[in-house]
Amino acid sequence: MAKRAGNAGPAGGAGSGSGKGFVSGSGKSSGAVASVFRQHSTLLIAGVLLGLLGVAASLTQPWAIGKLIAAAGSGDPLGLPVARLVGLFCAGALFSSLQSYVIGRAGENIVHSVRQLVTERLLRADLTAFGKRPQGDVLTRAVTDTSLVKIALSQSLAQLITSGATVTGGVVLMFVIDPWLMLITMSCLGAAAVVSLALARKLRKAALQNRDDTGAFGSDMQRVLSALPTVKASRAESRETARIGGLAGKARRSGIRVNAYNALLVPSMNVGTQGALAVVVGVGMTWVARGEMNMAVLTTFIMYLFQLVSPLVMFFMAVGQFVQGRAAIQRVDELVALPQEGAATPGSGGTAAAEHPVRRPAPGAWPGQDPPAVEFRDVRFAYRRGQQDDRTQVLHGVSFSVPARGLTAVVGPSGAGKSTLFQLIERFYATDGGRILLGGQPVDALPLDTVRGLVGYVQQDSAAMRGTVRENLTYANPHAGEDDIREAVEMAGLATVVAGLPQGLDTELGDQGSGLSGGQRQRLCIARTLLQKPAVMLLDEATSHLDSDSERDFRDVLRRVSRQCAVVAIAHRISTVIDAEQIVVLEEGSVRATGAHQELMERDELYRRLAGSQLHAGPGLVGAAAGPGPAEHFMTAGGPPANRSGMPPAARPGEQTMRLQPVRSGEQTMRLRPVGSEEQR
Ligand SMILES: Nc1ncnc2c1ncn2[C@@H]1O[C@H](COP(=O)(O)OP(=O)(O)OP(=O)(O)O)[C@@H](O)[C@H]1O
Repeated sequence: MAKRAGNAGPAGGAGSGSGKGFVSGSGKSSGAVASVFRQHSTLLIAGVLLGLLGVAASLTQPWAIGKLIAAAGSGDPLGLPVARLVGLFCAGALFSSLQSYVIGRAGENIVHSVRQLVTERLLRADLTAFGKRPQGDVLTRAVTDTSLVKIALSQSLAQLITSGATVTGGVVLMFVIDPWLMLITMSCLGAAAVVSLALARKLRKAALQNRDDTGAFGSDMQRVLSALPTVKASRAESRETARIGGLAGKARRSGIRVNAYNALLVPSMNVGTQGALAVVVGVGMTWVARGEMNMAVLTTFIMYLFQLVSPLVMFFMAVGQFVQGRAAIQRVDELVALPQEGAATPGSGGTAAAEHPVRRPAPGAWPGQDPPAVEFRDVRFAYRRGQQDDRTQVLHGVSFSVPARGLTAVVGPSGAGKSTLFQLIERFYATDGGRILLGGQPVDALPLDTVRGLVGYVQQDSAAMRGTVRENLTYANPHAGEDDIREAVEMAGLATVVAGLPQGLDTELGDQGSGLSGGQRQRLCIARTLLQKPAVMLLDEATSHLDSDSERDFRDVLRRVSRQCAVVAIAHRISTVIDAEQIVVLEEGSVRATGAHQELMERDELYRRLAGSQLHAGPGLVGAAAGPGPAEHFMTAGGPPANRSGMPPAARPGEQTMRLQPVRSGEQTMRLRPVGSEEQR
């Protein structure tokens, strides 16, 4: 069931993990759209009032025509009746066009506010809850449904009021003219109205279903388009076309149902009015023939009935549009009701804070006496999956600390929970137990903007965006100056890449930064984070796309950056972090060892295995070993530790010692050869 949202945001902080606030179809309304509607009610009321003036002008027209007929019949001068009638026509036209402009404007204001609200709520949504929503459906709600909300809350609503007023005014006047004739008219119209209202109810259900079906189609389309190369490489085009075609077919069927009810709605009312007209003409003419009714009175009555036809039809069309719009309002309300992150934390979010990025504190500026930059104390965490919030326990009491300066590496097998540590520092999710301290303060007690200003995060899948290289670089620090940009670009080893781009920093990149290679995108993201000048820099596999030379350069960057702030790097390539001050070895969500490379090689079996396996895997360590530096070393495969002096340790009997060396001079890829193999040949 959807939670009530309102602008203040529903309960549930970051990673509250409830994730139940977003339901499809029959969810409760958050009332957010209604409150936006109230904000714009003044302009809407003005539009409706103008419409009512137009209604008054048009309701007076049959009376003025009656007067004109009467004047013509009695031979009176026709100037005044004609002028009065023309005046009423002009006034009707003027008020109606003014109404249409004002209502249209109010509608645009409403959709603008709704979209702003939706954007803000989506961007501040709790990741657990957001992750459960198909992105295509979210997009359909944010784009298409908000347009329907506009139509429902402006045009349809205004039409309902003005047509309703015209019908009511007409009915009252017709009662005054001849109550009996009006009763006959009402009986025909009443029967048609009952049928139309029943159809409107069915239309609403069908419209809701159609919105959901269209959302499902959009979701699947988005899924395949975002992975188009994979679809092609897997030769899945036909399968996907059939699958998405099935969803399009479902949307078509519910769309046809909507159309059918819509198609019945207006004619059912038309039949009612036409039937009423036939009966009125028959009965009225009989009364006129018997001398029981004046011809001018009958003409006026029939004029009103004619005038009623169009507003009645418009009224029921507006009912149709409005009920479809209500389905969209419900879907937008559900989107707005998404649980928000950090709702419980003071100062979380807020555009003002985003405008003024938090800067890295000067050395010693942390509150307290040089506390660790980050500290995990017995942290436990489980991801929630699916609508049932099934838990996947990932961290089981993790404790370690990261000094305020220097490089800390996190290594461990795939799935050990390394990236999860970073997501928790960033407060993308809340812990289930234990504490994370940032600069000595519990991370969940700090405003979210402060946390994310102090922590720079280079994600595993480098997140470049459509836009210029410069826009990508300054994304986390829009006020960065040219000198800072140049320095960050150089530090991240991107200077030659930028120099080679057609428009340098102003070169446009495509979606997800296409136009740059994977490694270049990764360096772009590193430069972006450097520009943020964080107090803690988190690098999740930041070197996975870098070639060996770039990786070696990057190690120098790491060294330089880690003199200024704490750097925590997740690395599968041991060579990247071999000279880290501290290496944390994570296994199945628990810290199994902490220490420097040498120490861990001596005492931790898993670390030794990870480091050893890289000798076989090659490129990272091999490349690193090609140049001078701490990674230039020898290592026994899966055996005793390497030393950092470059001297091979003594091999135990039966153990094969490996040395890193190029196979042929000038060959790009370097391979491993057992020590002495060439000599033996
Ligand atoms: N959003 C998520 N929802 C549910 N489970 C998740 C989510 N993200 C990760 N997991 C699970 O949590 C565990 C740890 O994932 P994590 O990404 O932290 O591992 P990792 O050590 O960084 O792995 P790798 O080295 O392969 O990147 C994995 O079992 C993964 O399946």
